[in-house]
Amino acid sequence: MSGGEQEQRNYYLGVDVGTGSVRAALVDQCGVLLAFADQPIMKWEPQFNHHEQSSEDIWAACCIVTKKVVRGIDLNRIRGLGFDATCSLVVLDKQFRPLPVNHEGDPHRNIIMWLDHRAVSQVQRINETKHRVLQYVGGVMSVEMQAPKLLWLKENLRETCWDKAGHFFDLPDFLSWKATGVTARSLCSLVCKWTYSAEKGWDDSFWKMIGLEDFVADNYSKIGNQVLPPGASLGNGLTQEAAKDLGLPAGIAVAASLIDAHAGGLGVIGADVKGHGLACEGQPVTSRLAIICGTSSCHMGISKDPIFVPGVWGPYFSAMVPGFWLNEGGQSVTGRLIDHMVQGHAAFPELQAKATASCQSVYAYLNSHLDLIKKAQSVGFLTVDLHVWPDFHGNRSPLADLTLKGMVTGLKLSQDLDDLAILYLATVQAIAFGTRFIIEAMEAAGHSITTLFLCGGLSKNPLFVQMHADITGMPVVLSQEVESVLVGAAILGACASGDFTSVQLQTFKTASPCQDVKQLTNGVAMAQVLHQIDVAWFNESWLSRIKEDVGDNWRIKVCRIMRELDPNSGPKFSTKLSKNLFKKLIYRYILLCIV
Ligand SMILES: Nc1ncnc2c1ncn2[C@@H]1O[C@H](COP(=O)(O)OP(=O)(O)O)[C@@H](O)[C@H]1O
Ligand SMILES: O=C(CO)[C@H](O)[C@H](O)COP(=O)(O)O
Repeated sequence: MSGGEQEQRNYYLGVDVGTGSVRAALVDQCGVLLAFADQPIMKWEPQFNHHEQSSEDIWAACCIVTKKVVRGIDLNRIRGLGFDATCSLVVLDKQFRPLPVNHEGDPHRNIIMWLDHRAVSQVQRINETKHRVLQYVGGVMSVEMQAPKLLWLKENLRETCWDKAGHFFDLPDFLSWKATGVTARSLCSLVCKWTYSAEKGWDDSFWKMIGLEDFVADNYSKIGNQVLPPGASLGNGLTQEAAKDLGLPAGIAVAASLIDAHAGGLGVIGADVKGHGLACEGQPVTSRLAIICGTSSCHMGISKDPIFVPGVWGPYFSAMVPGFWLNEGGQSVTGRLIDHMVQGHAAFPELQAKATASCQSVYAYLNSHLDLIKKAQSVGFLTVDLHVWPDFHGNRSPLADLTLKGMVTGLKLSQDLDDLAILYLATVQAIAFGTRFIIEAMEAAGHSITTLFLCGGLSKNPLFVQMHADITGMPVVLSQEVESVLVGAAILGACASGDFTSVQLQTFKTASPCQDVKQLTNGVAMAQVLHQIDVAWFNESWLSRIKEDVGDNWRIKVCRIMRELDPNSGPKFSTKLSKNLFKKLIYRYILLCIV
């Protein structure tokens, strides 16, 4: 493109605050990403299940990446700025200064992160109320939402934090306030994490019932009494002070923000799939499921009418795509779990050395190592004797049980690189089975999903993507623009600028052409078998179906599984867990028998 043509371009900025880093992108009016930068952010884990961050550190990182992506361009052509972030809780005092959320009194650490599980007793009491707002979070409130964390602060840090607090923000709202000085909250954050209803507003009786009547008394001024749809323009745009911090001209339009998963959903769910022969091409957008997979995975499905899915968050009205209800399934640790399993293995130093020597990431190295050891087999079958249950940080969906833990069965004494590679594969498969489990719950409640759209850091891992296609039996679409979460954030800025009338899917007409579709490989056989077993399971005649499918050996195989799960000879499992692990193990053994 010539310099002259470039002058005509309008630019939009997207800033995405993930769990581990802040990213920024400069995007043009066609949704093409022109520049990208990222910057790690600090995290503290002062005790088990307490996870904290610093809003000042995060803002500083936002400034670094924004300055980088606008380097060398005509700043006057930047029309709008949008933020998305994790749904962490930011606490500020009445003068907007950071307040400590920890016993140490360190005010620098003023964010309780989304994955923090300190408020277990508080969330149990909230769930015991069976208040009507709980219907809109899948029937059970998650410890990762804001109400239990607020109650924890009141009960544990009354003098040092609660009494001094002037403002509690969801992180995406903190960022838009920091940029504009406007304390209005995004409908997305309040509906999804704070029990606000798009139709009815706050429910006073809920806050009174859980012991946080303070918010009602001051008309919700500390948690938000002005609510705007994502993409709405805030105040007079970027303030002088924020403009100086970010290296931008003052007055640029700034949008009401989105939670990161929702920005990713907006970035991919409308992808143009023409020419790939996908069923969803001729189907409504409600047949698509966006999965945003980074530290965690979030499964975003939309519908015209509200659908209540037990254990799956929502239904939330207009929280992602205006006019549609959203259900959000999730797995609290996915990327983090894979990193944990790989980095904690005895062969990790060897892996690192070999990956470095071959100029590859550890994951690229592991993927090619699996290709080597699988020989003529399909890679999926390397794990017939090794199984991972992935709920190392509880189960977000669809069991909605924070007490669940992870486990591995089938370990041997050897700990070489092959073992590490197979453990890594079993972990990826376990996560994909978790996705399948969530899709089953959504479909049982009324969703009709045919195609998956993946984005986030894990979507850059071909094995992760392929296992999702194989295990769910659905094609997986990857957008041409891999940084789809940032495209979603930039869509917000484009909407706030007034250049586009809404954040509806057509905002950037060419924003997300489909780049690649992972169809099933040998997983066709696998998926079909799994489907049969599933049908059998839900018909409660699973044993006879297994017998039919597997033939004479079925009793030996099933007995082997039963022995593994015998509560007298192994660890004790909760009923739910053993049922699901059992089902999963049966899948694997049946596969072994049939193939
Ligand atoms: N190219 C890649 N191959 C495999 N895994 C990747 C790749 N890039 C990122 N990841 C994984 O994705 C996760 C981080 O995803 P990201 O979207 O950056 O997370 P977050 O938004 O939570 O900060 C990490 O677990 C990381 O190991
Ligand atoms: O709860 C969520 C969205 O509703 C996300 O899991 C949370 O915000 C963390 O996201 P990420 O894994 O991308 O860092």
